[in-house]
Amino acid sequence: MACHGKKLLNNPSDVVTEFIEGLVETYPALQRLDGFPEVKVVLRADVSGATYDKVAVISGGGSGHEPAHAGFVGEGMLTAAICGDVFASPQVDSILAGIRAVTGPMGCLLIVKNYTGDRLNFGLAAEQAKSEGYKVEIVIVGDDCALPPPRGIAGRRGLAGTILVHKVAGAAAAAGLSLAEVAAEAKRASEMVGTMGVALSVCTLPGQVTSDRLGPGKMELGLGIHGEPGAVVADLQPVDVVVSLILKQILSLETNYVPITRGNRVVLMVNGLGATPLMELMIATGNAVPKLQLEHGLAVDRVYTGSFMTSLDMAGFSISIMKADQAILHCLDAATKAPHWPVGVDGNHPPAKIPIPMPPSHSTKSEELLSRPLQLNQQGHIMEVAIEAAANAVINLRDSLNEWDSKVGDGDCGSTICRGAITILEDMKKYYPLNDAAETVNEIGSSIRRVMGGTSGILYNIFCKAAYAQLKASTQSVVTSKQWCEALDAAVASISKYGGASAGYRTMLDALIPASTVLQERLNAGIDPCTAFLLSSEAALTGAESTRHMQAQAGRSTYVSREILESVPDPGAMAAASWYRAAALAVKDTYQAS
Ligand SMILES: Nc1ncnc2c1ncn2[C@@H]1O[C@H](COP(=O)(O)OP(=O)(O)O)[C@@H](O)[C@H]1O
Ligand SMILES: O=C(CO)COP(=O)(O)O
Ligand SMILES: [Mg+2]
Ligand SMILES: [Mn+2]
Repeated sequence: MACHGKKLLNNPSDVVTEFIEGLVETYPALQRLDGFPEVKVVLRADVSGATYDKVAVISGGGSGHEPAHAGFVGEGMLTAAICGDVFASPQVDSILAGIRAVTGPMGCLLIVKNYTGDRLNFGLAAEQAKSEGYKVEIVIVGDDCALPPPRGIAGRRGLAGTILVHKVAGAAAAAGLSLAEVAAEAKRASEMVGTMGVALSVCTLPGQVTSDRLGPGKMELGLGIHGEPGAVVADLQPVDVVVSLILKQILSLETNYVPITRGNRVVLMVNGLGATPLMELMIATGNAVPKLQLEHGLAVDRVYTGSFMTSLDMAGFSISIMKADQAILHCLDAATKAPHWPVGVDGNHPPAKIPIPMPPSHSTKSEELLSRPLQLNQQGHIMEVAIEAAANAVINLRDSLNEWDSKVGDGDCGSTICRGAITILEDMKKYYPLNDAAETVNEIGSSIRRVMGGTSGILYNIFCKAAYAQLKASTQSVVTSKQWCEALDAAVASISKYGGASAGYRTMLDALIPASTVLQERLNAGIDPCTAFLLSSEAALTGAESTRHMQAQAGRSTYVSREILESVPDPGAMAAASWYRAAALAVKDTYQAS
């Protein structure tokens, strides 16, 4: 029977902010970036972008993997870490704030774990930063060795090996190398490391129920760091056997994930996932080193044992093996003040305030647009009821979305989308120019961009911006149903363009593409807009339900077995169908009432 996980925290939605408060109290050399509450960036207190004379090394991603990544901020390692919500990549504005805060003329390197949300959010932030004149390079880390080369576009997951890449990049930057050289060192390191884990329990997200997916006496090999299912569930074995299985998989010549062969020199990292005693980690290490030497014929030059990249309170560990050469060892041995790197910790610089000008939380509108209460015309009223219905639909669906996402993803889809919906309702009352449909859609995108991380956040941000660009092209003040249809079509196309998925990939597109297609067909057939909207929402629901029978080719679900996928629909598709359907019903009711 699943029950709420006991956690020592206040409000689950404040865990990241409060974690950072504790971290910067503990390590005065770290500082939280000033800015809006939604910006959760930890940076070196002694660095200010304008004058920083080295390459800034920035990483980040979803929280819940502490000490990664903020615990690795310090001279000789990361310059800043961008913290998303738990298991949700940070949104573009947070990443941009971090880049602006620490990047000087030498530029910055973004080290990104290979997750769709991280790739897209950091990717878009990098493009924006470049447009502002910053030199930016990105290195994506996908060191997972547990799964066969994945289907579709998601690629191998980024796991604890990322920490070793941080250290190599940080040392290269501290040595004064150029951005191109630091990026090359980091990329080379990322291609030389492989990781695989074993779990005895599934992590519990703050405020959520504890999953009982892994029964007593069971272990899961090849898990991810977001509680998503791994490669195989088996009876628990002695750690000696488990370590042999993991080393064999990482060093497999079939998958050939890491260029390591007998006679090579390697570095070993045994990484606790959050709830495994140090004693058990050391036992795993004590088993791994002789196996690497005697069974695999490798020289083990460095060993790091501890909890570096966790998955909240997951019991288990991951093993990372990195091929070592003199350059790699020199970087790993280089001094650092990053508090959670396992050797040479120091750092008591007096904190220096770094006030960073934050972008306004919403585009500064002229007074009349913000004057409240707004006198709504018919279009404004329709916008208001449609947005309200859509937002409340996904808020009410939050727990189901999280439950579905906990089976096929990382359990946060509902929380991520709900966070956006609540913000949209609040912002709408404060300043949405509802009589101007195009600008309202743009403001919805800005609300999402400000508070929603993860894959959903970035994709809905892109969705709104594409719809806005389409709507803004028209000069009429009242948007016609044909223009709405064209805007939806453009928005759907933008998700496909940036996210790389298409129909049948088991994503939100499997709700939105049918909706867009049917809306266009029905309008072209001369059916009235309300009925066309309703019929297209039925197509969205059907499309979302049909995702149960699809093989995932994008996002986290590509790592999950077919039988698990068939047990639930795609959460993103269900969320899209839900808000779309609610909006269609609200518009119909409003027209009927008028
Ligand atoms: N490449 C993609 N294109 C479109 N939608 C995607 C893509 N990858 C994932 N998704 C959608 O995102 C949903 C998961 O959202 P979210 O939980 O925010 O992602 P994550 O936790 O992986 O960042 C999936 O159910 C799917 O509908
Ligand atoms: O925890 C995460 C990896 O940093 C979050 O990644 P997603 O936003 O893609 O779920
Ligand atoms: Mg997530
Ligand atoms: Mn998720």
